Amino acid sequence: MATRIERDSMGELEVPSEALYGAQTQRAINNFPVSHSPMPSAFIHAVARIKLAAARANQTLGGLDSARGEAIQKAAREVLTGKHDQHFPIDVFQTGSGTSTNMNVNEVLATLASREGVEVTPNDHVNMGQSSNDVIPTAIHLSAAIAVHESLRPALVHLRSTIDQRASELSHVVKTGRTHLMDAMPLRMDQELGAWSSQLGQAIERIDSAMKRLCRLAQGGTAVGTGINAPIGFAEQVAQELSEQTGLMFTPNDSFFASLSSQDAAVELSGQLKGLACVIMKIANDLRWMNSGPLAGLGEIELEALQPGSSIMPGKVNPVIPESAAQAAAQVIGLDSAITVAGQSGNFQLNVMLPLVASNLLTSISLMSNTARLLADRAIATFKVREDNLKGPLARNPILVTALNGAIGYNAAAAIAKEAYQAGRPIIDVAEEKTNLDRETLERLLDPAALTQGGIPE
Ligand SMILES: O=C(O)C[C@H](O)C(=O)O
Repeated sequence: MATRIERDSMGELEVPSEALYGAQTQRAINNFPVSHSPMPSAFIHAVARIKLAAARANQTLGGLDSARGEAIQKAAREVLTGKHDQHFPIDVFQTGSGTSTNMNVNEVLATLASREGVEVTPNDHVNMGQSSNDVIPTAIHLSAAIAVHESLRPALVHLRSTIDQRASELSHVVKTGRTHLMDAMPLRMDQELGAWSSQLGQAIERIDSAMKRLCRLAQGGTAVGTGINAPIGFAEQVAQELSEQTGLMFTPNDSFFASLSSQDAAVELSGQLKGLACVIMKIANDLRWMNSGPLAGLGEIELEALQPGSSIMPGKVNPVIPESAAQAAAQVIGLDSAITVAGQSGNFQLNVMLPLVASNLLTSISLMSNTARLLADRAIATFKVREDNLKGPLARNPILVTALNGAIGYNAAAAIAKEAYQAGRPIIDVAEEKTNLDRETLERLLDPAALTQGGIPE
C-alpha cells in the first residue's frame, strides 16, 4: 500500500496515501485492532454536525476567520453526505473519551477544508473551543436523538397503527384466552392485539420522555466542564445551530460537569429501549405460538410464508420474522447491560466508556426501528386467522364454566368442568344435566362472545 508521512505532537508515522485522516487517526488504528467494528456512521455524522455548528459559532464569537470557518462548514457538509465514511475506521473499543474519533473527524475535516486553499489544522481550527470531553457526549445525545426522531418513533407508530388496523378488522373473532399457557376464559382478537398496541403506546411515551433529557447537551463544557477555552455564548449558539440543523430543540445542560462525567440520559434511553424490547419479544412470542402447527400446534393464525423453512424437511415454513424480532430484542437487552456498566464509569470529571455507549445505543435504536417495520409489514399486516381452528376448542373449553360461578358456586362449576374435560363433551351439555339451569339460560351464560365483555354474566 502506498503511504505518506504524517506528523503529530508525538512525531512522524506512515498513513495510507489516499487517507483523508492524519497521524492521530493512524495511531488509533494501530493501537485498537479490537472488534474491527468502526464507530457507526450516524455517530461520525453527529460529530460532523457539531463541528459545523462549532465553526459557525467560532466565526461569530471565537475569532475564527470566515475563510477557515466556511471551509470547515463545507467539509462537514461533505462528510454528512456519507461519501467519506470509509475515512473513519477507528474501532469502537478505543480510548474511553472517544478522543481518537474526535481527532479522526478533526483530521478529515482539516484535510477537506485545506483543499479550499486555506490552511486549516485539526486542533487549532476544527477543534476550536471544544474538547473530546464535550464533543463526544454531545454526539451521543445528538446521534441518538436524531435516530429516535427520524427512524425509531416513525417505525413504532407504524407498527402500532398496523396492529390497530388488524385489531379493528378482527374484532368479531373470539378465541380461547390463555394464562400460564393453559386454556382460560375467552377474549376477542381485538382485545389481544389491543394489549400489544397499548404496550407500544406506553413504550413510545417512555421514549418521548427520555428524549427531553437527551436534548440537553454537553457542548460548551470543554475539558472538565468549566468551559475553559470556549467563548462566552458558545454553548448556546452551538445548541441553537444543532436545533436548526435537525428540527429538534437542543439546549445546553444545566451542569456541564454532570454532562461530561455521566451518561444518565443514555442509560435512561437504553432502559426504555430494553422495555420496548420486552414488548417486541412478547408480540413475537405470541405470534409464533399462535402460528404454531400447522397441524399439531395451536394453528390460530397463519403467518405469510416468506422462505422455505428447512434445508432437510420439504414444505416446512417457519415464523422467521418473529424469530428475527426476538433475537433483535435479546440483543437490545444485552446491549443495555453493557450501557448500564458504562453508565457507572464516570471517574471524577469524565465518563470513560463513551464510545461503547454511542455504539450500543445506536445499534439498539436501529435494531428496534428495523424490527418494528418488519413485524408490521411482514407479520402483522399479512397473517391470516384460521377461524375454524379457533371455534372448536372455544366451544369445548371447560373453563367457560367460570361464568356459572355466580349461579351454582365454584365447587359445583369445577365438577362440571372436570367431567366435561374428561368426557370431551361440550360444557353446556354437562351443565344442563348437572344443574337446574335451562338450556336457554345456559346458552346465554356460556356464550363466549358475551363473556368477552366483562362484568357479571346474567
Ligand atoms: O481529548 C480531549 O479533548 C480530552 C481528553 O479526553 C482528556 O481528558 O484527556
